[in-house]
Amino acid sequence: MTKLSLSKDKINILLLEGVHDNAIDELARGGYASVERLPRALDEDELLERIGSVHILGIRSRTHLTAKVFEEAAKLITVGCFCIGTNQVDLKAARRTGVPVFNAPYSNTRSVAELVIGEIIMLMRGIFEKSQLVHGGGWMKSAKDSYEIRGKTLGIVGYGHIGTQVSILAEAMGMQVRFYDVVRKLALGNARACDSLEELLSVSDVVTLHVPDTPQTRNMIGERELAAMKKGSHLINAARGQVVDIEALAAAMNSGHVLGAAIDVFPVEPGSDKEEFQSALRGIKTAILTPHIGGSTMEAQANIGTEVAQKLLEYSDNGSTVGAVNFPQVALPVQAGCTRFLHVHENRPGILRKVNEVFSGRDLNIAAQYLQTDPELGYVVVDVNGDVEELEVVNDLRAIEGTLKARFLFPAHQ
Ligand SMILES: NC(=O)C1=CN([C@@H]2O[C@H](COP(=O)(O)OP(=O)(O)OC[C@H]3O[C@@H](n4cnc5c(N)ncnc54)[C@H](O)[C@@H]3O)[C@@H](O)[C@H]2O)C=CC1
Ligand SMILES: O=C(O)C(=O)COP(=O)(O)O
Repeated sequence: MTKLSLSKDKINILLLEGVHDNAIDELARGGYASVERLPRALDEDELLERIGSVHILGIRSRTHLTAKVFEEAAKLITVGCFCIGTNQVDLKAARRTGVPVFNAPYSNTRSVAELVIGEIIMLMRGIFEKSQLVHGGGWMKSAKDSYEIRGKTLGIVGYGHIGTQVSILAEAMGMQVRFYDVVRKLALGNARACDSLEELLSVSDVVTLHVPDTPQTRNMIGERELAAMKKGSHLINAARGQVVDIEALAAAMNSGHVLGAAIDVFPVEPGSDKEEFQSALRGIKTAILTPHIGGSTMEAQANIGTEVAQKLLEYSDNGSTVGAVNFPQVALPVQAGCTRFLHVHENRPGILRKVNEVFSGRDLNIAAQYLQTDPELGYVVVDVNGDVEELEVVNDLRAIEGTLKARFLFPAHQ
């Protein structure tokens, strides 16, 4: 079995936000038993208190990992986001401290797409308002503002994994699909690209957002864009809360220009189920508000638990960074019979030479070497045959200026 430079029972794993049982099972299968799981997110102060002793951290969308947290994370090897989005992590700070971050880029795609399809129908029939009324003993048997979705136009902003799934499902139900993306994308089915966001907004009966949270998408839908939407149309946001200016949306709904909205993500979301949710959209009858559950299905959470745990194991046991969102990608074979040294460094001239000198100076036979760099970061993996003073070598590697992280793995079979 692969041994780490640290025995596996000393590797402390902290999983937050109710990560699925599958993750625990997968980690246990990999020999990792020191796993603590909490049902909620931790705030920065709580993280700062705990992070110093954590080797592997698992989070979902609610835990914010700031530069300050990474600075205090002396033992942190890797982070797993058990979700798609990684905007809650300061990825640059993670790189600076030599920490690769993994996520699950597809496991909840279908869950979000299905929710959006359901919401399109609910919005176009005004179901939410009618249902609330009936719950209160009322009755509103009316066809006013109720439409079939067949033949209507769906505008998809962000034609990525989720946007394209929504596109296919919507077309299967007879909708016309238009999409807008900053990257040129292959149109699926009969979907057609729009040249601008404005064009998409002006032709759509329902607009659905599937972009990531980036500086360019912050408040991408504000007063001007809402005014550019067709009167009586609907907006769906199951992407990220910062993409929509909520105050502007509330105003556009109160004026009747935007008839309905289904919003799953908010600029400020409660840190736990016990905190009160505050929003200008509360009380607007045609707004379907959900607590960031687009990806919260049993299937998605189970798949994510397995997928991300496997990526964390691959990195911890083997050094493989395939799938990391902030790191050079290195796919590694099992290091049969060799001691493996892993060295993350700033990408500047001379470092590789110094790394090699650590080995050549000791007459060690290098069995294999893997290197991948990007403009700022280098990741080199060195497999060494024979007897090695691992601690001495790794200390020498750590002493090289520009080193961000160095560790070693004992031979896989000894
Ligand atoms: N509500 C929930 O529970 C969930 C929310 N999400 C969120 O959904 C979003 C989309 O996820 P995926 O489809 O997997 O991502 P993706 O990366 O596959 O697709 C995003 C698309 O947006 C495009 N894009 C980026 N910036 C843009 C801009 N300024 N204007 C137009 N298009 C732009 C990209 O080119 C890409 O095609 C992410 O923010 C993710 O965090 C994902 C899963 C669950
Ligand atoms: O996958 C994502 O990006 C999501 O937004 C889902 O986040 P969650 O795991 O439900 O906190």
